[in-house]
Amino acid sequence: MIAFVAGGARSGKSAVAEALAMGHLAHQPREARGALVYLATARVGDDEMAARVARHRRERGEGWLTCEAPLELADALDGVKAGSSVLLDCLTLWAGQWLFEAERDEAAGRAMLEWLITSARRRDIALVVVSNDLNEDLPPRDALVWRYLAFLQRLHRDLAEEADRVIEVVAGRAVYWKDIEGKGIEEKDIEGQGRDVKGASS
Ligand SMILES: Nc1nc2c(ncn2[C@@H]2O[C@H](COP(=O)(O)OP(=O)(O)OP(=O)(O)O)[C@@H](O)[C@H]2O)c(=O)[nH]1
Repeated sequence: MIAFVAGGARSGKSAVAEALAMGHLAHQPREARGALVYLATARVGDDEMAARVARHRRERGEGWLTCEAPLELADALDGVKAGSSVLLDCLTLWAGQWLFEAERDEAAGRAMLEWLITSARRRDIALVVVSNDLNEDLPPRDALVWRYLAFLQRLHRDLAEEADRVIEVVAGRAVYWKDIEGKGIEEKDIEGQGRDVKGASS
């Protein structure tokens, strides 16, 4: 299962994505069940970010393996057991790091995403990808910002095309734009986690 979860900052998209990843794993037969993996792309650069990361770790709770991969997502996925559920959070940061820190190009970035999806499907890994929708009405004047936004939107479209589920989180509500299996988020999957998530089909 490949899912794309988009939404604005603090929209609640992490909680929705966590519920999806956990729910998927819980429904796998015990003998085929891998690990629950949080693949973080953020670099912890300052105290504010460190505090946010600590809060996220607390809220995720036990049961998650955390893997930090600011650039090399393919290598990180290679290290994950077949049958796992992987939450990649988030594509937004990764895209910027890929273009401006690693100085790699758009084609290689799209190839990396395609490889992730193919590899996840081949190894029965559920991949839930989180991203911020940073779209603007008009192209920005700054050429670098424009290059970044165009790349991110291209990745979003590639991902949406391939994904089984495309979800937009608005004010903590999950709105489905695509749901091939027609399952939605099962409320029982998120019970007891203290996170406020409502799944709604559009
Ligand atoms: N390096 C690292 N980053 C983490 C970890 N846990 C979470 N993050 C990062 O935290 C970021 C998400 O946190 P926020 O920025 O607070 O979330 P948000 O997207 O604004 O808000 P929501 O919509 O509520 O998820 C993602 O970029 C993650 O990569 C971790 O354990 N290690």
